[in-house]
Amino acid sequence: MEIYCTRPGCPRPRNYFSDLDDHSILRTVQQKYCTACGMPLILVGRYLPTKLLGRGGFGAAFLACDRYTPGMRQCVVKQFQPAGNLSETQLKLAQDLFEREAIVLEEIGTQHEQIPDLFAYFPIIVSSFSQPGQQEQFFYLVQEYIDGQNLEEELNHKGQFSEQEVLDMLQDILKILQFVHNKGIIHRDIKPSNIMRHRNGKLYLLDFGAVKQVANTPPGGVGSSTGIFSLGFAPLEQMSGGQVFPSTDLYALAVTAVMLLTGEKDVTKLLDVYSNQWKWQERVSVSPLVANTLDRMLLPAANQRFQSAQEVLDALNLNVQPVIPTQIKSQPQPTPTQPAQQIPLSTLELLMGAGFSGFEGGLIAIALYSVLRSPNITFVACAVILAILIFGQKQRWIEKTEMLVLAAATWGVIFFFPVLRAGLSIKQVIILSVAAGLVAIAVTALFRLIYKLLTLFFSN
Ligand SMILES: Nc1ncnc2c1ncn2[C@@H]1O[C@H](COP(=O)(O)OP(=O)(O)OP(=O)(O)O)[C@@H](O)[C@H]1O
Repeated sequence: MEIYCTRPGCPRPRNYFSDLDDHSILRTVQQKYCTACGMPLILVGRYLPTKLLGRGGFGAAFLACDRYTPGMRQCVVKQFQPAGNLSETQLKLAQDLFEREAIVLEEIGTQHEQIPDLFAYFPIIVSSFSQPGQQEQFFYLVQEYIDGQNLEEELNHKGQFSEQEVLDMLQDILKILQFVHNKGIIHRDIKPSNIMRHRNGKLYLLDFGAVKQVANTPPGGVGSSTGIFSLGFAPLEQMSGGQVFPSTDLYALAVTAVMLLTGEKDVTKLLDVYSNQWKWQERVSVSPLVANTLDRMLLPAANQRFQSAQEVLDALNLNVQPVIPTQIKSQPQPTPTQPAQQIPLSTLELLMGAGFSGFEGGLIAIALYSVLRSPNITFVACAVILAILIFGQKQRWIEKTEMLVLAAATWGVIFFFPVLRAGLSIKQVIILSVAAGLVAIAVTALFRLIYKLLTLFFSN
């Protein structure tokens, strides 16, 4: 098993321990230490980081497993890693914001099923690597892992979203915001990379590290900005360090929507700084209702925008039952009224799938022909099996591991039963099946290219 060292600047963070592949040892081992820097790897004796997910504003996020759960539950371990050049005050503010994410997730994560749960928040003190004899303190936050793709990644993979896809996204996120704002919390960092689509299709709102909790104020109250924002997504009142409102989040959500609709990765290009007006409608055309609603969410003056998420839902006719704040979180499941949206296959996954289907199809065709001896029946049977395999890939029932297992199993059967080789030698079977795989890759690549060119042509 590979464990990732969380010490910032560790020269060799990837550690491999073959004994930990055995789950009984994994559950009972006392501790493991990084072979390069001596950092304890099993955090508070429980969480084992396995992979670096990314580095954000204040730290790094790791995929980890919790060895004290029966199924070794996956979770996300975030470590506070402020930049080295911060002043005392800035460092204190950064640490407060990191802690705030833990406080907010503890408060609302269990109450809303589209906000990750907080599992743990703890500091650890270890010997310093760079200054022998000294000690260092690190802060960690462990939260629910949302297995999927964020909307920025999805945009990169599949290109711009349709109007209906954006409306579905708005309906989900507005409902979450309505709940969050009713708790007196302003998220302040709504953007595509902070909205995650679980593999089951459900959207989650992430990264509550920049939230402003408005203590002792009524729902929909205001808070002051602390200068944490993402350029392009933050309205004027937030950038100037003034008060933030629910409509501050609605502005950022509208920028998110126009980014997805237009496919423009740098949203600042859609804002005409001279007139302070968004020019997104020159890039894409949508229904007047959606266009007018987004434009009102994007108004520069906070008091001219919609004042609550519910107002936007009403304007878009996306009326929903009010969210019951004490709603107990259930396991993520697709809602019955709204079919789960699968994460589309990336080009690489598509080509890999095509290679597998071609290779597997070649082997199956040879085996079936050996038994059926009829080209027509073989063709039909092979087409049915291939259709099932392709459907399985589209549904993500068949992924990398399943492809390898299936291909190896089919190959094994043909290898051990010469009667299934239709009189061909092993070498000929290999050449034919690999050739079928390559042809499938080439044809798929060609169609993908034509599809991309057509989408580009019609979107302009
Ligand atoms: N609960 C989660 N489940 C799955 N992936 C997550 C989760 N939280 C964060 N990530 C992923 O981990 C990576 C780093 O996240 P992090 O919140 O630390 O920074 P960021 O959102 O990329 O940047 P910033 O803090 O500047 O907005 C991102 O790719 C994010 O999508």
